[in-house]
Amino acid sequence: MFMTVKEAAEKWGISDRRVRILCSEGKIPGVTREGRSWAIPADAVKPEDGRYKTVESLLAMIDTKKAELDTRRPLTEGEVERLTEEFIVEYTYNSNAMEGNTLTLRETDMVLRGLTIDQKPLKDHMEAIDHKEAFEFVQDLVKEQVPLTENIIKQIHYLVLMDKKDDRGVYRRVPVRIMGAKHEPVQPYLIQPKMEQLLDSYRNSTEHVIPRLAQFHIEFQGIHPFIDGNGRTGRLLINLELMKAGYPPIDIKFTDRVAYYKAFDEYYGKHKPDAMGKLLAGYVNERLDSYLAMLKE
Ligand SMILES: Nc1ncnc2c1ncn2[C@@H]1O[C@H](COP(=O)(O)OP(=O)(O)OP(=O)(O)O)[C@@H](O)[C@H]1O
Repeated sequence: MFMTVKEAAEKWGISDRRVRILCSEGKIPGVTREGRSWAIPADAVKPEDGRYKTVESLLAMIDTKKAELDTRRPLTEGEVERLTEEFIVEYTYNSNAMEGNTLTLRETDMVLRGLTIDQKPLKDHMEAIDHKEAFEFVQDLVKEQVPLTENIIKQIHYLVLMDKKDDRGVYRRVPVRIMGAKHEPVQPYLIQPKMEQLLDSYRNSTEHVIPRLAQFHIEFQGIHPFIDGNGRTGRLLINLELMKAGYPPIDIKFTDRVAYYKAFDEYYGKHKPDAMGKLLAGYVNERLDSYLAMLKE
């Protein structure tokens, strides 16, 4: 007898996300992966607390899994296409939902197939289509191993905000605030120098790409270079760099948004950079697990 992630979460009084992490970190004996979900033995005991991994040990685990995956048979073109299509739908749904888009996962799928949802705003349709196109552009950049520059960031932003003619691909000229955040983005005249500085330190860092990206993402959002679309663009940049380094792209879930926002506050409020690194590493770890499960010898 098995229970689902949702059932285990209810039984143990923890979040679905926490259960998924415990599964993927091998903390629940007897757990097996079934397609996209986990089958947890019905009699499994809630793992002890205090087992939060350090970023370093998570990264070591990720790199072992990545190396293992590299030895498995490559996916066929058709398989890659199918998985990518599924990923784009979920990723577009989650990243846009986080910014107030009202399309559901199913509606996002329909819109990306060219259908119109009667009761939903045109803007929400456009945002879904724009996001898909921006991700496809990112995939092309990965193939060419294009280095991350201000110009590339602006090109990605241009596609994200395709339907907002005047604001796409240009830095903002007015101050902005991030709703609910303590941190105030930099003044417009500082955007350019801060972006240059950020890209320089990102390029010159010798740290593992995941914590390096966590730092980049936090600082990019802190600069908030665009009038709109910073969140979506920033999350596309994470995927550009992850894929260029040979990792699967990640999909920060709408349901995990509280943990995601908290990671910014941990950094800006308490100067703790680890939360975002752990969050990103957790997602990469999960994605590697699902690939490994798919490609069982
Ligand atoms: N406390 C915080 N400090 C810094 N950045 C944050 C904080 N909380 C959230 N963010 C980032 O800011 C983004 C939201 O910013 P904002 O509401 O200005 O959206 P936006 O610029 O319109 O872009 P998009 O619509 O794609 O997010 C979040 O997606 C997140 O990446």
